Amino acid sequence: MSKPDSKLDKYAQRDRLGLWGTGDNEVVGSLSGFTRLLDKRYSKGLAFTHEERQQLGIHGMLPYVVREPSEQVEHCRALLARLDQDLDKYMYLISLSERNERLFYNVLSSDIGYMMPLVYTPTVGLACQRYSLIHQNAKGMFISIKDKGHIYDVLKNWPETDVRAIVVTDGERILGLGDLGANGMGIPVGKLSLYTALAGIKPSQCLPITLDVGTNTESILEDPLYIGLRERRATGDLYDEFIDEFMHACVRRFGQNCLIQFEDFANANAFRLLSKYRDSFCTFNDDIQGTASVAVAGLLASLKIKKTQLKDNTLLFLGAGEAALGIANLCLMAMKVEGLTEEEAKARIWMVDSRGVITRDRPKGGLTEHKLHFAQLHEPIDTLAEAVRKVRPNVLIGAAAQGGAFNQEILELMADINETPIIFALSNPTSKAECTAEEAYTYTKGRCIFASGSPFAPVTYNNKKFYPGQGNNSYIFPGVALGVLCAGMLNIPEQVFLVAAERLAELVSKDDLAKGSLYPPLSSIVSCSMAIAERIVEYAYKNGLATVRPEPVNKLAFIKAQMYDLDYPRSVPATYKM
Ligand SMILES: O=C([O-])CC(=O)C(=O)O
Ligand SMILES: [Mg+2]
Repeated sequence: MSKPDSKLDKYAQRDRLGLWGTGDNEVVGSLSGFTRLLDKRYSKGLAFTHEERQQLGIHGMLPYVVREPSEQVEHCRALLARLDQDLDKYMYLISLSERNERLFYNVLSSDIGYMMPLVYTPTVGLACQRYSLIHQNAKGMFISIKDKGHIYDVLKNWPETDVRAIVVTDGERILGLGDLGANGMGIPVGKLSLYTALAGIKPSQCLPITLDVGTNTESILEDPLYIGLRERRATGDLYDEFIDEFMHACVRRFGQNCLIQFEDFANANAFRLLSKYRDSFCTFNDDIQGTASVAVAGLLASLKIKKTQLKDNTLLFLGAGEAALGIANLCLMAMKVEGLTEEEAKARIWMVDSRGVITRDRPKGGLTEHKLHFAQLHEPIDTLAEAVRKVRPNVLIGAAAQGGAFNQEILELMADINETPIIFALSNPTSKAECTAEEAYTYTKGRCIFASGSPFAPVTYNNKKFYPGQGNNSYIFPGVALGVLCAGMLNIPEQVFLVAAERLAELVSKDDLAKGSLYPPLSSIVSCSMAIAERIVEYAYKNGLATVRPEPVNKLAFIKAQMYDLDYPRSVPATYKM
């Protein structure tokens, strides 16, 4: 192991990763004042002081007033409050991010609980459904199947050279909304805005990418406004070669340590590509692994209430796609750590897909390799209600994008079987949630522990107020990304997601649990990301996965030193001050 760097001061540490450097808190002298006024990265809007306006030659381009950054935030919030529709608020915030990036992130961090649903789930789902209508600016790259053979050249067109994190989608399974083709771009943009807002990863180092391989959704193909390639999806070897070229082009352009997060790919591709690339690229699939991690964190936190271990639970999943199988696999791993054998752990994990419970010799078939892994030796069970009656689970997890599937009958059954049933309705956006928070508390007579992928407002039942937690991978992926980047990891073992889950569960307080929440409040999500990143950096150094040398002594301080500064840069060197 290399020698720790106790003597390096924090500025030296910053330079080492280049996560700070030019273009963040320093301003390159050769840029004209006018460019700085108009460039989202340098603009301060009305916060440019009179001295700065003089020095930069932009005096007169702004009204007289000079605003404090906090006043600018208030002004933006007042403007937002005038808008009735969430989609309009989304559009306003996106246009703000195009004008003045720091102000955008200051507005987000001024009230993350209010702002997150506007730039992320659920509004981002609506934005994707209307993306062709609202698209205004190149917030990321569209690489189409027509670019096959030239992807590296296309990537070279991106103006930033130091990209450290890519979120990529092919638009085939956007949230629970299905194949939205190139309209899925809202997702990588939204995810990466959380990289910065929740984990301080610099915006200039984030690149949202949509791989446009066509779409099979008729209404989109017929939409005269559609911004994407008006063709059916490329599949088979053509698709695989395209993805392969993309992966190698990213490494050639941005380096082996550029993180590539897969987002909202359809099931089969998601699993296949993850196993193909996970050992040789710095990559993970958020829908499989990020969602698994946040769900396991919630389960681990719930055990604090029930004073049991994970292995004492029986889990029933509705859905056997990316999220469900991802969670099942991570639970399996966690139960084995608690001492169960693989077979014993599998006996506690049951899954229902569109053809009923996944059993080994199911007459209705439909068993993929991944599903077979969790197939039970049992007579066929056709419906979810029958499965709940026969399996008698104490944890019910919805990840099938079937809005309302946890109906009154199912929820009442769970409450009959269990004193404190655990109900997770993880599908997104809100319309796809398996039940609402209100339904969960009402039909279990206020006895359940509930979490959902999309946010729900607090619910009062029988004079008690419940604050349901948001079991969304946004508690995980920003912190994981920050840890991976700070340690310079070149690939991401599955264990990382268990480490992240355990760390997140540790952060859930007695107070949170008493309020009915299995997650820390959204207002503390940035410190959750940092704590997760710290644990991952420790894990990386312990297991020989870190490439950043020398090893930082104080890892949290090191991580903090890499993070995006929400304060405006000084536009005029102090010596120029008049
Ligand atoms: O985006 C979200 O809110 C969570 C997620 O990854 C999904 O539902 O696909
Ligand atoms: Mg997703």
